[in-house]
Amino acid sequence: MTPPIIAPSILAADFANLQRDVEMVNRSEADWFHVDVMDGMFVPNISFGFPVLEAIRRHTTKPLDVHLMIVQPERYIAEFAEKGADHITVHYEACTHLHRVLTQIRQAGCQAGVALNMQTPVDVLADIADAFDQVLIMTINPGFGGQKLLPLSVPKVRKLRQLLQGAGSSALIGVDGGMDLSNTATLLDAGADYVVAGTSVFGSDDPIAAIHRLKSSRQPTMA
Ligand SMILES: O=C(CO)[C@@H](O)[C@H](O)COP(=O)(O)O
Ligand SMILES: [Fe+2]
Repeated sequence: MTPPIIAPSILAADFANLQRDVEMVNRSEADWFHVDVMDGMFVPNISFGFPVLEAIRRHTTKPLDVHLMIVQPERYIAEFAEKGADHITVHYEACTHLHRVLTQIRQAGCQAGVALNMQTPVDVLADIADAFDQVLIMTINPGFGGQKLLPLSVPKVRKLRQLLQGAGSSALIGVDGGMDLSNTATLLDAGADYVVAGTSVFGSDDPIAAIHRLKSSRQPTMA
């Protein structure tokens, strides 16, 4: 049974103690570091940009999984790659020419990811299934941490898994928003490969143990 990929989201960290929190993630079983960039246009919130990304890069030993919640992300792909992103995920809803943007991400030397908001059907990816390395299913409406997972996400992940299998794609499926121990096994069972978790990790009294529990949460399948 392959354990899931766990990507703690820095959005829920204590920014006054960023180095401490980054080093905690380094010591944990987390696989990636999820970095949410918000522009106040695509989503109704502003988070942070290049200086914070560079600061995390200086201290982390984990790949940086950058989630761009910004309009026209093609303007900034090269710079995010240069500043240390390993994976760059853009929103389907923010890209007029999604295929071109995904190609741009790969050409910049990064894994190319596409995120889908709740209302966007997975079928929009069917014709370009060889153009991305990961798909991020938003399990909340993006813009803020600390929200509750929307249950519609479960059949959506299942449908995406079928679509990718049918297309012969080995792209990873991620889930982002409201992920905690109460729902992770269900989403993994539906077909998710990676789990982004902010509040349930950084809001815990023992974040390293919380990451361990998420990492161990795949339910054994009954024989
Ligand atoms: O992209 C986003 C929010 O838009 C996420 O990555 C959040 O940072 C997840 O936080 P929690 O829901 O786990 O608190
Ligand atoms: Fe995110």
